[in-house]
Amino acid sequence: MIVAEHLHKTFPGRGKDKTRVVAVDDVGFEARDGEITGLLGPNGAGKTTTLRMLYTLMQPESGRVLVDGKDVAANAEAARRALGVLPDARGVYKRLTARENIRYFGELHGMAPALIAERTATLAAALQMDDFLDRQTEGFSQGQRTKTAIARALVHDPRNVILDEPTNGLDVMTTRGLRDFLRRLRGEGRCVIFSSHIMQEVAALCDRIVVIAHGRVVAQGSADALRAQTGQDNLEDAFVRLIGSEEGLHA
Ligand SMILES: Nc1ncnc2c1ncn2[C@@H]1O[C@H](COP(=O)(O)OP(=O)(O)OP(=O)(O)O)[C@@H](O)[C@H]1O
Repeated sequence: MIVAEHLHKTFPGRGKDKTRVVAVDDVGFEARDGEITGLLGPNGAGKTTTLRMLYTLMQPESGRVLVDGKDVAANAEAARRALGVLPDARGVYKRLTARENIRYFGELHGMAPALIAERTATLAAALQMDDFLDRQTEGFSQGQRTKTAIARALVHDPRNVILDEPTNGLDVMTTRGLRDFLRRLRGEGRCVIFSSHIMQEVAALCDRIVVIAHGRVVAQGSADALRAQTGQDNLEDAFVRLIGSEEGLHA
């Protein structure tokens, strides 16, 4: 389970305008075990910055993050062990095969070779990676790179899974496969959180939706709750109302 409380993060203004950029402004939500939580917002809303604070890459200026009940500021190592992260930059090692990328992360986690091999087989089957598992990743398609990065992130069997725009640039079939995979993680009781700027994506998959615009949470709840809250029958209209624009409606 991941809890974000009152997160706040700014960045220095660059160029002529020295005003600090407020990226995340008092963001709070709960992502529960056995649920998929979606962070939905238009470009620049603060999703990636929020996720980076959840997975300890960035420190909030104020607020805190709890992973499985523990404050990550005081327990960063334990939090990282409990998290599997697909960051916005996938960064797979080009000279290694997909299998070697996964193995390398398993070794960094101190896993025994037999366990790494077993987890690799499980993940490769679930993500349908078998036809490229032993190819060097240089030249991989976006989908192949994303799958490799996801498998690598989950090799240590974390209870909590954070994915930054996991379906970005993927074709329809790969996206469908990935959705099934995320549902499977949910079925295993894991806490799954992912970001997206595509409303349909989040609506199709998420038990709980956290809508972010201009660094703030403008609404959260199930798709039905968001419809009720905005008084709109149609989910698209609900999002337009919440976000204040039509961004996020189209893939
Ligand atoms: N390292 C940084 N330095 C300066 N500004 C930043 C930095 N990182 C993020 N920002 C700014 O913070 C705001 C939120 O950015 P963020 O990347 O979190 O948004 P996002 O919701 O993930 O957007 P997208 O959907 O486009 O990826 C934006 O205005 C962005 O320009």
